Amino acid sequence: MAKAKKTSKSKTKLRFKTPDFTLNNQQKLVFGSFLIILGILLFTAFLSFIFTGKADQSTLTEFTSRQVETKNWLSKVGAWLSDVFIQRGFGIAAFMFSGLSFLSGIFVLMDLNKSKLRRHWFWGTLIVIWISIFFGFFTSKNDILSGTIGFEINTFFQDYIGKLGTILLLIFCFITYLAIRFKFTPQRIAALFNKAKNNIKDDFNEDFTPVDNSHSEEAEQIKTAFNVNETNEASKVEAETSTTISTEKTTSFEVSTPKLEEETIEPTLKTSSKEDDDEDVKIEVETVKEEESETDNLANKLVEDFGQFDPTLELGKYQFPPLDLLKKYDNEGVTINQEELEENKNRIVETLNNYKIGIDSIKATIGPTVTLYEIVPEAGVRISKIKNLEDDIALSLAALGIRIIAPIPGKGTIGIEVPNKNSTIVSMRSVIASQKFQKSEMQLPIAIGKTISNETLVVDLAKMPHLLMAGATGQGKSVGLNAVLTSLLYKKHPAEVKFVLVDPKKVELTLFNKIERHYLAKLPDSEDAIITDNTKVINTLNSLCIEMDNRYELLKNALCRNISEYNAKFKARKLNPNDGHQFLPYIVLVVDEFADLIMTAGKEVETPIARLAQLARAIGIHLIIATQRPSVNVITGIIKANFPARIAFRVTSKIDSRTILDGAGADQLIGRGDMLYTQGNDMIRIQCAFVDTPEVEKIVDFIGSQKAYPDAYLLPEYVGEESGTSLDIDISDRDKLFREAAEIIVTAQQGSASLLQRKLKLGYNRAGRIIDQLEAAGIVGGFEGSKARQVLVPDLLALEQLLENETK
Ligand SMILES: Nc1ncnc2c1ncn2[C@@H]1O[C@H](COP(=O)(O)OP(=O)(O)OP(=O)(O)O)[C@@H](O)[C@H]1O
Repeated sequence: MAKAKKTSKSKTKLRFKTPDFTLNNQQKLVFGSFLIILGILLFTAFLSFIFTGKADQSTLTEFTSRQVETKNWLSKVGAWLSDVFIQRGFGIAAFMFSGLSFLSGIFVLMDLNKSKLRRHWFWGTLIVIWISIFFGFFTSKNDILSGTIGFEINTFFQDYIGKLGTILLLIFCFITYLAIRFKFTPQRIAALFNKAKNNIKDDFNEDFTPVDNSHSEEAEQIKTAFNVNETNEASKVEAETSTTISTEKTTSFEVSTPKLEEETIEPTLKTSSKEDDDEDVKIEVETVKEEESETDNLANKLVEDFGQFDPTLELGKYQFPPLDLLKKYDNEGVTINQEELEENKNRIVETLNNYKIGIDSIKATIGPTVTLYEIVPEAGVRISKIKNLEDDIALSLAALGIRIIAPIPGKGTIGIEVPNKNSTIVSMRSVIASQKFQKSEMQLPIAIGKTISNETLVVDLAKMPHLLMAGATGQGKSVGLNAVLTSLLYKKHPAEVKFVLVDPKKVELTLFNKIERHYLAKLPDSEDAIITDNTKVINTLNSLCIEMDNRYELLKNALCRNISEYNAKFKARKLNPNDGHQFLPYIVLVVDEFADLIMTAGKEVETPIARLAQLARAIGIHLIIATQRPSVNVITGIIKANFPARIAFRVTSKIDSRTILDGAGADQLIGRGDMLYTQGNDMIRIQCAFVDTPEVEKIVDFIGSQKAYPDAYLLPEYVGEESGTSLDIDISDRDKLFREAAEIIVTAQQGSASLLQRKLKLGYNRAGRIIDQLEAAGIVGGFEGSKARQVLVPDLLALEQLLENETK
């Protein structure tokens, strides 16, 4: 597996690197002129070899010695190169390499189309081989015409297919070359032949014979008709062949085909001259391609001059928290208790035997909190029978939290998970220090804990794309949330990720206040970044929805499908910040006690959450929702459908387990961070990494003490319905009870809608409307979240005056 992964990785690297091989202008000048000079040197050496090769032959064995004299115009190196390329290589055809090197230099210098250069090299090399074999055919010994390679290949062919076979093979190769390279077809050859014939005929007629016009016209007509048919067919056949040759050819051919067909009405001569134009059309197409890449070139130039855009530059000296801030525990690491293992094994075998279930083999895997006993039952034993014995096995092992997995997916065995008598702690330090986490190239890596086989599980929040956490109180939810946040703090720069933290309990996430200006996002007008007030949550969620819509607009304009594509493009300076483009950090919304939120705000919270859950994955907003009560009215269908990744800590009932995981199991966990994790299909039992409050405090202190951004990341402003200042409300449009309501409010000096509801026996909507009108009239102040509005008029007298002034 690991191997396979490695190779695929290296493959992608290779594929990734090729297009990235861009030279800056200085490098182009150096490399291009090097190739040109190399071409000239090779040509000189080869040319000289023709005259001096024989004389230098004897010196080649000792040419490294300085005293030896060589006749080659480029001295020893020239003699040696020529010997390698011509004598021992491809013979006279090796001249082609000097030409190719020269041509490559020109291509690099002039920044011409690379694919065209590749084509030249491909065909050039084939021609070199063909020529050397061709000359090899006519020489009886290894000489400079064919070189060793040509001579040897030729002898090889002649040994197997004889002289005739070899020459026929060479002719066949030549025809294939013409057909592929120059799109030769029998029809085209015939057309060319006809053209040549006509030319000769015309010349002859002009020079020697007085022409009978009627005859020649007739002949011309017949010829035209004949050739029209021919060209018609020719173009069709050509179209067919070229599609099977290569895609590049097809593109260029597709452009030229309709022209050929249009021109078929013209006589042959014109048609064939059009065919010659065919090459021009091809060149035009490629020029267009180069023009397309102009924008890329512009971006490349920017990258050359300024380097890739670095979002972390503003906090360039930011240091990630060191590992030492995390605590080391004494009881870390798995200890094997042989006695306990033996005991449990015997009890399992015994219990199963009591129910007449035979066992073939049993294997134990020791995890941090539970040990998995994998059983292979004897043939013919029903799986359901073992599954039904869950309680009996638990009883005989005198242990809580036994979970039976029958069968273990992908293995032909049945698993019985038995909690260890002495569980070990999985420290945050051990998972953060793990190679898996340190080397992970995920977008939002989370080291959540260790599996039953003691492997660190690192998951990508960006792939999940949202996470639902549930579990009864005191089972490790808050620790789990802290583990998630800590993982991200250890791996992501403040420029790359922002958190929106909702904490109705007010105590769990307050610590993170210290990193507000590094990592947190908030509404522009709010003081605290961590949201503890349920009414403010509604505004934040709606603001996130606006942020989502804005980001989608940016992605649409940038022609990107997701945030990573967008950010990559932005880093490569292909997006202009003047058009509103900017580097987009991931936003992780963490909501603790989601049930409480739903209870107090209901639909108003559920709707934006559902929208975000459905749409926000592509633009980098990810939700983590934690709840104590996983009942169906909290985790509704729509939320469940959009949260395929779920973590279940211990819950109290099977029903709760079903609500979270769509299956039993969470009720059989042992608590203290023991959890089940699913990302859609398999369920994995994991011991959550433990991070204590003092550790989190040290981390946030470390980060908080560093240079920060001037402010938290500001989310777009959201003007809620309630806070909508409808200051332009017309006096005549006021509610009939407006005056009465104003008096009540001023008397009570409390600007709340519920007061009006009670006193005037109004519905909420009408009371809310009146409050808006009172605000517009300047009697009460603006919306202040959960607090009542400020009353701006001190007493009834002042109110009287104010209303009178209005009507004047
Ligand atoms: N991964 C863990 N490893 C070891 N002990 C843990 C782990 N997670 C939680 N615990 C223990 O369980 C206690 C309660 O955990 P935590 O505060 O996270 O529970 P909770 O589910 O958030 O409870 P509540 O919903 O009431 O806030 C912790 O103080 C700790 O002692």
